[in-house]
Amino acid sequence: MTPPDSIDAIRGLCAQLPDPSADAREAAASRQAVLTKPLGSLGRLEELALLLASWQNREIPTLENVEVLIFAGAHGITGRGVSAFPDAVNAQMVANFEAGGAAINQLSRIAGASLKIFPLALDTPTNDFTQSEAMSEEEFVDAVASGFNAIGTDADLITIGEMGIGNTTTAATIAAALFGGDGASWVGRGTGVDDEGLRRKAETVDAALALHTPAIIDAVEALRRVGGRELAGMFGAVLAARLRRIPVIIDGFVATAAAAVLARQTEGGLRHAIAGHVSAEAQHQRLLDHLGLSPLLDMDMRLGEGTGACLAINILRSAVACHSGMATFEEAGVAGK
Ligand SMILES: Cc1cc2ncn([C@H]3O[C@H](COP(=O)(O)O)[C@@H](O)[C@H]3O)c2cc1C
Ligand SMILES: O=C(O)c1cccnc1
Repeated sequence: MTPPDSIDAIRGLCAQLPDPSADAREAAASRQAVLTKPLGSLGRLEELALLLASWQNREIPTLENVEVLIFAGAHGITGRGVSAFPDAVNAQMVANFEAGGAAINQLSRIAGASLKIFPLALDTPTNDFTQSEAMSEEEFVDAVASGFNAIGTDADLITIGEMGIGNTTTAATIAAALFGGDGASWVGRGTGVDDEGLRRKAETVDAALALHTPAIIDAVEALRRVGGRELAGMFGAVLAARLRRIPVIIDGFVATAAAAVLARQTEGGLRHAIAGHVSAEAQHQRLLDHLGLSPLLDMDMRLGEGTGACLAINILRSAVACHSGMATFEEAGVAGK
């Protein structure tokens, strides 16, 4: 799919999102109704099977090409003391992903998914968005395009995740811009800042809102002004997936803030998305509540990298295994109601 080449092209794509297949959903629901279990007894596994079927447009969905996408970016706001770790960790962790040593390497292998890493201009941090726009239009469009280019031709499910020191502050700023509330109400401890660090995070969010709010004409503009490249990349992937009717699993606070842009830009924009988990990052549950998303897992994880989303792939595989592998009452000779 050709990536958008301007911010208005991005807006145009957001305005023409396809719907899932009602016929495929219906066929999958009919199948669920005759499998050897009381209807509804597999709870959310049944709903997940229907969601995958409706987006993949087939009665029996497949998970043969699951892609775990990680976008990495560097943030100008780190100069304000908002993270417990230095910027150098970004490139070091990208090297670690490539060497197979990170948490996401282990989890994606167990989930039977292919891991793809997209470092986005790690040597050129975005501008400090308390002083100016985080990204020029060109930089922003490039980052969104990286999300379009990230998804392989055969992908049947993707997960989104990120690496970017300072990005829990960026995510809190986007959340405040999209849903209201001040900095203190949205920030959390991220990699583990102390009380002083938490105050600096809240001040950073508030300074950004004071500077940009009048010019934030829509959610896409919020992402350009107070976002970061890896968030724009995740947003691009979520948008491209929707346009191609590929379901998406969202990760933690940072990934959810990026995905939220599509929901705020276009009503129903995240109908193809599943919240993989609720992160221990302070305001993630609140963000999910705003989006009407109910997380599959609550494992007290707060890493990012797509780890919570990746763990949830195993649940989707379980949903598909039951949906495709179970016998019907007739096939098994089991008496019905
Ligand atoms: C070694 C290491 C690995 C990580 N993997 C993900 N993150 C996570 O922590 C960062 C956000 O937290 P903050 O806003 O406090 O900087 C992001 O890079 C995120 O992906 C990591 C952080 C560290 C230090
Ligand atoms: O929930 C997240 O996305 C998160 C939490 C802490 C650090 N990095 C990411």
